[in-house]
Amino acid sequence: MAAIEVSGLSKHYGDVRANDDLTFTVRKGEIFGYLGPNGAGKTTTIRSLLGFQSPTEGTATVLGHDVRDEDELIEAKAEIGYLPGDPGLDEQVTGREYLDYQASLKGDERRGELLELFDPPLDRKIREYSRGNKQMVGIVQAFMHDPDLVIMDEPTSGLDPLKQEAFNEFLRGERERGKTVFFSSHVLGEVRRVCDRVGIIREGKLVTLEDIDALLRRGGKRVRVHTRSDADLAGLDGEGIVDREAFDDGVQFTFTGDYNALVSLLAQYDIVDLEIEEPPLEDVFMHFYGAD
Ligand SMILES: Nc1ncnc2c1ncn2[C@@H]1O[C@H](COP(=O)(O)OP(=O)(O)OP(=O)(O)O)[C@@H](O)[C@H]1O
Repeated sequence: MAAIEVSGLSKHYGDVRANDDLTFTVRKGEIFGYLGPNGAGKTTTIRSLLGFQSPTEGTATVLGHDVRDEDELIEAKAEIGYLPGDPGLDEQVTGREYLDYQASLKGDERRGELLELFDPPLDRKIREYSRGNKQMVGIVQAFMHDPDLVIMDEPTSGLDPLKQEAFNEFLRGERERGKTVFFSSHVLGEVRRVCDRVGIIREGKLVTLEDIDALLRRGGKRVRVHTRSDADLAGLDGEGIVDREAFDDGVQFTFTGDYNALVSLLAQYDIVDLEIEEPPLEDVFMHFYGAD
């Protein structure tokens, strides 16, 4: 059984097709990144998965339970953690009071362990919290009952880079423990560091769904060639070379072709330095989102 099974899921708000015939599966034990720019429809999918709204068409199951069936979903929720995009916490209570309340609803066997990693000032009122502190309380409540599946809407927003890395490390540990994580993001660098697979959504439709490695492979390599400054670089072009840009002592391009051909081509030049690296995921993303 898949952790999440989305079949033909659509959600329309009047003329806006926020989700349009989405079909995909999230496997048990994987970290799945749900990527898209602002307004692509990520939150809409997440709200449907949690049963906060009914799909216009199609459906989804979470841990085998149909999201359209309220009773089934209540049962499933004991095994699901959820972090909304806007944690919407009660501002009048302290962080500790909030977590105590959440614990009374669903348990908190991992609270202590989580608070060692994510450490908001528990005895202060939530209204005094920074965005990052609110996010940390949200993360603690999402995981503290040790659910099998955690669904999160832009979980790292507001976290500083050190906390983001701690969060990534924590997610990798959860995967080791066999847990499933589904989270949305528009920060491509972060899904690359932690996700097994990624689905890209644009204007309500799924543009692609693949292993993060395959996505990066398809995105090619970024090549930067430095030559003697008097070299004529006009011939340094050919099949598989895209986004070519010349600079003072060389040229930079994305290469998606055959590496033997690239080596033969480069061998014709007097090269003083050569850099070949993974392209930023943002560039890969542009291949899907670029000129339309
Ligand atoms: N309750 C609503 N009523 C009308 N339109 C809505 C409603 N909720 C979302 N939309 C519209 O649906 C589309 C998808 O919105 P959604 O919030 O799902 O995007 P998102 O990918 O989560 O964006 P972001 O990254 O900005 O949070 C947008 O055009 C949005 O304006």
